[in-house]
Amino acid sequence: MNPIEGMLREGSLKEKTIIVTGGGTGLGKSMARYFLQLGANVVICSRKLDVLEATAKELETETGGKILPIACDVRKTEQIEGVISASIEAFGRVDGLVNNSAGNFISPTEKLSYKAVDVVVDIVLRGSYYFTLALGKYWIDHQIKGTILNISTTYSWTGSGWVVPSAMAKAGVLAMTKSLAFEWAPYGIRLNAIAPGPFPTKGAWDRLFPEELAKKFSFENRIPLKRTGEHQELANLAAYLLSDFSSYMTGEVVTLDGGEVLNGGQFNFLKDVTDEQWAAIAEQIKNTNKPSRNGGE
Ligand SMILES: CCCCCCC/C=C/C(=O)SCCNC(=O)CCNC(=O)[C@H](O)C(C)(C)COP(=O)(O)OP(=O)(O)OC[C@H]1O[C@@H](n2cnc3c(N)ncnc32)[C@H](O)[C@@H]1OP(=O)(O)O
Ligand SMILES: NC(=O)C1=CN([C@@H]2O[C@H](COP(=O)(O)OP(=O)(O)OC[C@H]3O[C@@H](n4cnc5c(N)ncnc54)[C@H](OP(=O)(O)O)[C@@H]3O)[C@@H](O)[C@H]2O)C=CC1
Repeated sequence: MNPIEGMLREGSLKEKTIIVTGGGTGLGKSMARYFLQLGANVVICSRKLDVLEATAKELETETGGKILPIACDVRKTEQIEGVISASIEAFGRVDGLVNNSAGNFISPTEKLSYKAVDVVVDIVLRGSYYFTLALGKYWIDHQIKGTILNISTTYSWTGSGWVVPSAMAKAGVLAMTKSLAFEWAPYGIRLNAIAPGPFPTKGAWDRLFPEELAKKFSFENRIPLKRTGEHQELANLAAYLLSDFSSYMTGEVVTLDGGEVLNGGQFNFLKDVTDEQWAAIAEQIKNTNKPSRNGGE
C-alpha cells in the first residue's frame, strides 16, 4: 500500500484554534500534527505535562505551527475552564474541540471494582460532556459557530464484552453527539464523531491487546480489508470534520475500521467456504428448487 497522504489542501484549517484532549500521544498527537500542517493553532491537553511539552516541541519543529500544551484532567471542570481561558488568551478564540482523551483496559466485568468502572466512565463520558458544556456555553455567549469532534468506537453500537465501562461511556458520548447536534444547530454549532477500528497506538495496545493476546490473535483475520488503520487516514477524516468543507454535516458518526464492525453479518461465516464447496452447495440448492418449480413441495 502507498503511504497515506494528507487529504485537504494547504491552509484548510487556517485561522482556526482547535483543542485536542489527549493530544500528547497516539491518535491525538497524529491529529494535532495534521491540524498544524493545515494551518490551525492547536492546544493539546491531558494529565502529563512533560509528555505534552515534548510533543509540542516535536510538532512545532516539524510543522512550524503554533501549539500550546496545557495540563488538564478532563474530570475537573476548573481545569477545563483553565484550558479554554488560556487558549483564548494565546490565540484570541477557540473554534474546535476534539474529545479524544480516554481510559480503557480489558477485564472480565465481574472482576472490576466500582472504582475501576468509574475511572473509565469518568474520563470518557464525564470528560467529554464537561468539555463540551464548557465550550458550548462560551460559543453560544460569543456567537461562535464552533465544531466538536468526538472520538468514539464501533462498539458504541454493538456493545462489547470485556470493555463494558468503555462501551457504556462511548455510547453515552454518541448519544450526546446526536442530541446536541440537533439542539445546538440553531447556534451554528456542529457535532460529529468518528468510530475508529484498530489503529496501533501504545496506549491502546498496552491495555487492550497485550503480548499474551497478540501471540494468539491477529486483526488481519478479523478485518475484511486485512489491516489495521493508518493514523493519517484518521487525521484526514478528523480534519475534514473540523473544517468548513463539512459545514453541512452534523450529528454524523463515521466508521473507519476496514469493515471490522461488519463481522456481525449473520452469514459472514461463509467467508471460509472454498470454490469447490460453493459448487456443491449451488448444486444442492438447485436440486431442492426443482420440485417447487414443477409445482410440488
Ligand atoms: C487494540 C484494539 C483497539 C480496538 C478499539 C478499542 C476502542 C477504544 C480504545 C481506547 O480507549 S484506547 C485508549 C487507551 N488509553 C488509555 O487508557 C490511556 C489512559 N489510561 C490510564 O491512564 C489508565 O489505564 C487508567 C484508565 C487511568 C487506569 O489506570 P490506574 O489503574 O493507574 O488508575 P487508578 O485510578 O489507580 O485505578 C483505577 C482502578 O482501576 C483498577 N484497574 C486498573 N487496571 C485494571 C485491570 N487491568 N483490571 C482490573 N482493574 C483494573 C485499579 O485496580 C483501580 O481500582 P481499585 O483497585 O483501586 O479498586
Ligand atoms: N487506538 C485505537 O485502536 C482506538 C482508539 N480509539 C479512541 O481514540 C482515542 C485515542 O486513543 P489512543 O491514541 O489509542 O490512546 P492513548 O492512550 O494514546 O490516548 C489517550 C489519551 O487520553 C489522555 N487521558 C487519559 N486520562 C485523561 C484524563 N483524566 N484527562 C485528560 N486526558 C486524559 C492520555 O494522556 P495522559 O495520560 O497524559 O492524561 C492520552 O494522551 C481514544 O478516545 C480512544 O478511545 C477508539 C477506537 C480504536
